[in-house]
Amino acid sequence: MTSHLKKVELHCHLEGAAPPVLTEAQARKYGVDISGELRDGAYVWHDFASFLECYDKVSEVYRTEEDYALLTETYLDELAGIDTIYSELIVSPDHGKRIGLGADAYISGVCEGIRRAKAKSGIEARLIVTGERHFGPESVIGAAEYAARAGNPLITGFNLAGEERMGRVADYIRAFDIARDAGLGLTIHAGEVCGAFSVADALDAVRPARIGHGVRAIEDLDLVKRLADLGTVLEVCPGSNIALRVFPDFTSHPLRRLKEAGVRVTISSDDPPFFHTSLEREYELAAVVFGFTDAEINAMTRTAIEAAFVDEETRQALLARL
Ligand SMILES: Nc1ncnc2[nH]cnc12
Ligand SMILES: [Zn+2]
Repeated sequence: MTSHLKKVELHCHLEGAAPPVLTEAQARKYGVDISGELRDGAYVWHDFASFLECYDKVSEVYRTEEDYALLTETYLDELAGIDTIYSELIVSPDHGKRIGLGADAYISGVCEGIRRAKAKSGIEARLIVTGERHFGPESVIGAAEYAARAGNPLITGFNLAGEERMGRVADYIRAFDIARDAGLGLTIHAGEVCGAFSVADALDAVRPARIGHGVRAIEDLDLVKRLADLGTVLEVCPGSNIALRVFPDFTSHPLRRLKEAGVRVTISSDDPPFFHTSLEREYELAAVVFGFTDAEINAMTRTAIEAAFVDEETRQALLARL
């Protein structure tokens, strides 16, 4: 059991954490038929591309500032309920724009949700603005510019998510330069549906502090050594990787091999209900399936706090709570 352990999550997409029961209520509220995407209480997709389509369709029933406040509060309450002390949420102001809510109102709703959840449980949360690869470099630059000029103390990082097989990381360098110059923490999805080359590309082009997933680096042991030497933190999401068949089963998942090779690894849930998982289950998997001890799991949680995109005062306070 890991219920007694403090937890931290660095990699979770806000719309990807939408509980099916809440999405059903939202769809009814707006009179939207999402029976193609949500059936018998479960999201419906069959591969990475259809997962992204399902994700975007589900996101369409979250439309107002209050919808986003409720979604954020609901997920952070769930995390706080399993003794999570810190959460970074991946958010997409571009999505707020696309649905007509506007980026500012979208972010304002999310921040209200953070405020409500923190008032109840004390959970700390920060936001990572993400561009979506499949909307092209210009849209990702727009997301970086939004994050850079937001002047919002809760927005502390920039990410690139979406269809990893579209383009090369080099196409998105400008966006990461804008984010870096604004002092935002940099992380990027790589080494998930693309192989080790995508992790090497990310290191070469972006020099990120962290990588979302990165697990297919295991295909190139020189790259694994490079990650270990650089101290780049991998936001590993085992349940997501198995659900998307990045690896056939947990036995073949490289989390332990990466950790034992000296790579700094952390545990997250990515899009929990889409992948029939939760942060609670990811911590349980670490203990029961990967066989990590409490000390090893706490070390991964400590790594997550050390790599968190937060101010030093907050970091020290979180370390003291661990
Ligand atoms: N696992 C994932 N990979 C890339 N983009 C995503 N958007 C939401 N989840 C994602
Ligand atoms: Zn992700």
